[in-house]
Amino acid sequence: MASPAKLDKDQVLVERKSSARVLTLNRPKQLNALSFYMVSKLLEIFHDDEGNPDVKLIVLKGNGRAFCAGGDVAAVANDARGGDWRFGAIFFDTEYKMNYLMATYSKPQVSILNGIVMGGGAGASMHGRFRVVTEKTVFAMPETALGLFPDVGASYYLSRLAGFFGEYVGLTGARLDGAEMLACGLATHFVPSSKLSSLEESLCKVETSDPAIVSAIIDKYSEQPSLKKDSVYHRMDIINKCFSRKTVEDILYSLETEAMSKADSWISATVETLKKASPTSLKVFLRLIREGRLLGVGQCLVYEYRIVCHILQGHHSKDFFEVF
Ligand SMILES: CC(C)(COP(=O)(O)OP(=O)(O)OC[C@H]1O[C@@H](n2cnc3c(N)ncnc32)[C@H](O)[C@@H]1OP(=O)(O)O)[C@@H](O)C(=O)NCCC(=O)NCCSC(=O)/C=C/c1ccc(O)cc1
Repeated sequence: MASPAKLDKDQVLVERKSSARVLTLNRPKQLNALSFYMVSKLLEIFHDDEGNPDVKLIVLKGNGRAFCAGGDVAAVANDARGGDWRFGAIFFDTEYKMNYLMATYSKPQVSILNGIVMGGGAGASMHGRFRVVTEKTVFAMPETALGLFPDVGASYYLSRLAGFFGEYVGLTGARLDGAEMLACGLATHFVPSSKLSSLEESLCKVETSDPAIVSAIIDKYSEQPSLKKDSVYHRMDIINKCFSRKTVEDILYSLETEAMSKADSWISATVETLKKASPTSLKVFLRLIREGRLLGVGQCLVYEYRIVCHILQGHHSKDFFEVF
């Protein structure tokens, strides 16, 4: 039988293919949910490869039907029930450092998002230079339903989306597909999943860190997907109208006013989702994304870290402890 250390080691598969570092998140049964070992290992590898002139780019992907379904919520439940809040704080400290390193990295990171990308999985990919989606990609930041808030730098990268789409995505936890991610800028390329192995082969032949050259390679496999007829992207006017309001109460009031003037199941479902979420989480994230617009990624992560430590200690709300 494999020793526990060996099992941990297998959670991130590390390969060198010519000048490319290829990293595979490898907990497929848990949808590659991030353990403390995984965030520590990713931080260590990214750190080491930054100074390694033989590594020109990093490819990050997931084994199985997910890229990554977020932080390991099973482990969180153990910590939350009677554990020491500092274990959670150490997890987030390491994870946010990894997010920061990815956001400021000197070499291109190509994330292959061929499946579920949620919470911490978004943090491990959105800060990198290239985010490749497919027809199988499902993206969401589901934290407001869990008594947390969209973190891992979401107050930075969601606040950079056009209009108030970031507010919509972060507050409601709405799921986006690959075409929607490309349309709003969360993804840089759409590549059909059938072409991913050829794409990876080409990326592994790259001898440079020049993003223009890497981009041109991915372009060769890319397609322009069509948005579905019922895509939320066609609702940008109402999203901007309602989610630009100053407070969570105003956003809800504005959606409810819209619902009164037209029968639209999307509006009522959105209202219901917001009402089921943690009110504290909604307010925290709205404030964060509004302030995040004017901050750098490092400052956003520092704010998020301070807030998550309060949540772990149950200072302002116990919603997180009710869910886990
Ligand atoms: C919509 C999903 C992604 C897929 O649904 P599905 O296709 O019906 O698949 P399953 O739900 O059956 O999931 C397959 C298996 O993967 C497991 N899994 C699926 N996500 C996970 C997962 N994040 N973790 C740990 N097992 C999982 C899930 O429990 C299940 O295990 P098992 O019942 O043993 O087969 C669904 O799994 C889902 O909602 N997952 C949770 C997504 C989520 O909330 N992510 C966490 C965001 S919050 C966050 O990152 C914070 C972390 C945190 C960290 C440290 C702290 O101290 C405090 C907080």
